[in-house]
Amino acid sequence: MTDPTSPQLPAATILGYPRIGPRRELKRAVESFWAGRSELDDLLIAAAELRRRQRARLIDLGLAADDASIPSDFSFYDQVLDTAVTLGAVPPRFSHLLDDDGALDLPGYFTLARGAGERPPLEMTKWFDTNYHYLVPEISPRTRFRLADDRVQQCFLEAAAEGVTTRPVIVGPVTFLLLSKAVAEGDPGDGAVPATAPPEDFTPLDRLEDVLPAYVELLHALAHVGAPWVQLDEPALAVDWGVPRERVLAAVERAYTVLAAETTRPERPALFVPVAYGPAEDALPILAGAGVEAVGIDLVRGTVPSGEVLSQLGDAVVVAGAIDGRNVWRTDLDGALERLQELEAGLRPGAARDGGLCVATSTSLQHVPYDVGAETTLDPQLSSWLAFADQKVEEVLALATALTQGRDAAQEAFATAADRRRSRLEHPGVRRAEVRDRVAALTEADRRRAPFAERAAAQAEVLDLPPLPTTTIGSFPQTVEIRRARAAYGRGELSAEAYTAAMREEIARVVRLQEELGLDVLVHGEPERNDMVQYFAEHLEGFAVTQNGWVQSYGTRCTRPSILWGDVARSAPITVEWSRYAASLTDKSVKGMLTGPVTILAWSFVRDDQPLADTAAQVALALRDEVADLEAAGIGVIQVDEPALRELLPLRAEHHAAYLEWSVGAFRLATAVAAPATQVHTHLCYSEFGEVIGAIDALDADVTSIEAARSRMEVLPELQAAGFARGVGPGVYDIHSPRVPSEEEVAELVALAAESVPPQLLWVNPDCGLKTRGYDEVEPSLRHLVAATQKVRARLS
Ligand SMILES: CN1c2c(nc(N)[nH]c2=O)NC[C@@H]1CNc1ccc(C(=O)N[C@@H](CCC(=O)N[C@@H](CCC(=O)N[C@@H](CCC(=O)O)C(=O)O)C(=O)O)C(=O)O)cc1
Ligand SMILES: N[C@@H](CCS)C(=O)O
Ligand SMILES: [Zn+2]
Repeated sequence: MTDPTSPQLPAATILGYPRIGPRRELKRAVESFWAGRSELDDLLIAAAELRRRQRARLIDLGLAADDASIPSDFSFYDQVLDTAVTLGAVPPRFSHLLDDDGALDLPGYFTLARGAGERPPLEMTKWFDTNYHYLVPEISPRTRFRLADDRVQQCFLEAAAEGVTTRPVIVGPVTFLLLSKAVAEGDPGDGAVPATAPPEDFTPLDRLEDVLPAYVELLHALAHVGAPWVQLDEPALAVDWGVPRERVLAAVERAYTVLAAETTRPERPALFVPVAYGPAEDALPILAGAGVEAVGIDLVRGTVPSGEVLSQLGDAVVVAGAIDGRNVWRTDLDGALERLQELEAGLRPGAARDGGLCVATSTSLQHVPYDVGAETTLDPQLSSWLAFADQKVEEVLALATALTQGRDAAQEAFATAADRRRSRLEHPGVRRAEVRDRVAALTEADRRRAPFAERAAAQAEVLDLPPLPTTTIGSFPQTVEIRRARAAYGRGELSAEAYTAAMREEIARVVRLQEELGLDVLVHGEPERNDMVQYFAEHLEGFAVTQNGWVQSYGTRCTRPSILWGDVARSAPITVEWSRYAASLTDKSVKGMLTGPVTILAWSFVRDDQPLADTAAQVALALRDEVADLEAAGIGVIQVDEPALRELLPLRAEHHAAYLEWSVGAFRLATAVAAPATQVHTHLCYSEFGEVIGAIDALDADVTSIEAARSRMEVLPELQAAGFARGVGPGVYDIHSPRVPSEEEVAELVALAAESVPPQLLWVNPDCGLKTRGYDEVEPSLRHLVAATQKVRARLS
């Protein structure tokens, strides 16, 4: 039995819910505030309204209003930033934004995310193996932690005033520190990122003892406002870090002993600690032993924990993440119920009925769109296979009903699930013989190009490039006019001819601008692409795209992940005409621009009925045809972007080798059709690449452009150490910030790069595409980039 003094967790809950608004209301409200088109109060009112509607929707769907089953997990930008701000972990360069109590207002909060003037924002990086990005807290040996913000309590009170008892959610202490970056002690208020490195043996986890009192303060404050439960997310426990596992587990034990055992109820809420994004069996008994009231496990990425582990969980409630928070397929409810029953048997009979076992999503639902019902243009059969956030809430409830009252009590939901599953399996587009035969006939030779030296010589002859060639990563600013034209085209208000003409005009403008700037390898600017993955999905068979299926990628930026539901094939060339047109306007080389197979998979919702490796090979073959067609159209430089290569790297090291083999193999399959004289580029960004350096080399691209500006070329010595000896273009212009880098700054970065990369292999380019920037930033930045390169070239010659 569970501890009778604990409040019961409900039989069904979710770990989190999307927050951008079903029609991206939060994005619009925040961006309007940033642009000065609305006041802070307007933004606060819009956000409160969104939270109110979210609670009402979840209650409508069947979650209870009074038992903490509804998470209170709103964020204006990012949940890790929220945690840092709550704990007072604001880097010294932003301390001028703090008020006398050490609190940050909302404009100050946004400044940490976006930077201001010479003060760069917090770094942004991937949230586990998802397409969500969080802001990396900076922790120094001196960071002062305390409860510095009351937004968590305020959100609870806001709901309580409406009669809804929510469950506040915050990142737990061990994950918070593991996700943070070690920095040197900064001089408060000096405006600079600490130039010196942190002490060599310092890691943020060293600060555990210091951060715990701030969490204790938060727990007390939550108890004070009447919160019965709090959710402390500890997803980092599912990941291998550079820290020995014993150290991580010792930190878990210490943290939760302080929070659970030494801080007793009712001075704190009951603690629910989910470990999402993968299994972490070794952490569960430690959490339970420390006295947390509930632990959450990921039953989708993980399996039912062993009997030995379950027997060590004592009185802790087990919250089973049985519904996938990361894909959009209806759940096999019978399969999920079986796993839950196995789990219950391992715990004790009746555990679900007496509150010892609850059903939940495997992760927050922030990674999926709101509602399949909002899609009006999807094929109805495909729609019937899908579950977005709202449908997943219903699935959680159906499983909880079946588990506590028997399957018959949820008979209709189970019958529908089985029926939709059958319809999916039987659809002719799901397995196409011609696609499968082509994959089956592949050999290693299809993935191999001529040796690099031979290719480099052939390319030098045809391309005639100066030393340190300058280029950009592909996209130019997606202006309001471009997006409007596409929206009008989508609504049928602009004809296909007029739309094409508008995009061609934009391409011509971008080509002229690049010529005027003096760039060496030009791009067409990608105006015709709504998104670098969705665009390809719209042109490939086996994919569907949504109208309203927005998912937050970072801050106010969203994507509509495509749905890869069947076997993939290309029925016609996709990019060739745009590239051919751009090339016709200039004597310089124009890079063809494709998104690679791994990135297309990573940023889509992929089918779950076959290994990713098989799906990747199908996408790679479709791209291979596109590479061949670009080459045949006279495009001599082709870039295949793989920014998500690192993202899909499994969280556990034991699965790395298999992943890297198929992912690298897919890229090579897509590109190895190119003749030696065709220069293949790839581009990587948004990640730390240390763990995949070997794979970057194995991609065998002739030129690799890679994000490097913010980290000041950190990746180059790693590449050098790994023996990487092909072209490399480290980013010298941080496109994530509105700042225009000066010519001197860029020259300094180019010179820094030249210390690690031989000049004949070095390219100069921005960190990533320019689509999120405006021309007022891009033009001067590129002008500085070209001028700086010319200076460094002169020095080198
Ligand atoms: C490189 N990145 C990408 C990731 N994932 C992707 N799938 N794509 C990526 O590019 N992951 C890692 C990073 C994440 N970075 C970003 C960067 C930028 C964005 C972004 O800008 N998203 C846009 C939406 C882009 C888009 O789909 N645009 C469409 C629709 C535009 C639109 O909103 N239209 C309006 C009407 C327009 C009008 O009338 O003015 C509407 O529908 O209401 C298009 O261009 O057609 C964003 O707005 O957030 C995302 C990830
Ligand atoms: N070619 C793309 C890559 C982004 S990662 C762009 O320039 O936007
Ligand atoms: Zn990029």
